[in-house]
Amino acid sequence: MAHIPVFIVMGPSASGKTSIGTLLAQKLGFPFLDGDDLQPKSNIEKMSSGQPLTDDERFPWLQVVLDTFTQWITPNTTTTMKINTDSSSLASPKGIIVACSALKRSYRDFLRNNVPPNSRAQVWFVYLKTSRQELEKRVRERKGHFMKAGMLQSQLAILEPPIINSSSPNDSKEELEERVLVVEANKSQEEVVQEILRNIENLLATQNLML
Ligand SMILES: Nc1ncnc2c1ncn2[C@@H]1O[C@H](COP(=O)(O)OP(=O)(O)O)[C@@H](O)[C@H]1O
Ligand SMILES: O=C(O)[C@H](O)[C@@H](O)[C@H](O)[C@H](O)COP(=O)(O)O
Repeated sequence: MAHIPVFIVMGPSASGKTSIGTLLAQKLGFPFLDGDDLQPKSNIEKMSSGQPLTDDERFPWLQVVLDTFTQWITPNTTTTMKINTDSSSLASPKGIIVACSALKRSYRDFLRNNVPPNSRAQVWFVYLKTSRQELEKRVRERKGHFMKAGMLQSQLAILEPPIINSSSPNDSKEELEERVLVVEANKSQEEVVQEILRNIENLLATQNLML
């Protein structure tokens, strides 16, 4: 049976997860789930006060993100979560776009490896590779967001960029991550989206995905 792709657009604060994820969802006609909309109030308050979250605060949130996109795909289940998406686009989606920072490998493994066996969802990550200088510029210019510029430092400190190619013969194979697209994101939003769409077309040629 063909898989239904869940493309998780990932990266640190201001890498463009929400903007690029929204555009990508529009182009593909997929529903869009913004992970930040599922953060508990306590997490938002903590980040708003300038403190990074701990793993203990992130994993329950990641579980809710996972449960939500799984419910969107698995027939005969309904989500009770209030999500800012057009409910009509949730009828038998051919794919889902999710925005979720997924900064550490362990967070990505959690999302990748805990999809229930009866679900057709197949998780892919789209890493928005953005320079520190560009991220700093964007957070400085972004107004009215709970995530203030000072939080970027902590996000970059814990970021474990996905490794998809072995650059040294000593790299252990276990370190390589499956199902990751890496996109240079220091470009205009339209260029970034076009690059992702080209990558997805290439995937279709090689993977058993239903689009
Ligand atoms: N490719 C881009 N080029 C320039 N500005 C961008 C780009 N992508 C996003 N932005 C801007 O950067 C800011 C952060 O984008 P956002 O989508 O909110 O990122 P994230 O969801 O990762 O925090 C926003 O003001 C957005 O308009
Ligand atoms: O794991 C985390 O620390 C959070 O997910 C964190 O990444 C946050 O939710 C967003 O980064 C803030 O919002 P933006 O990504 O939209 O800046």
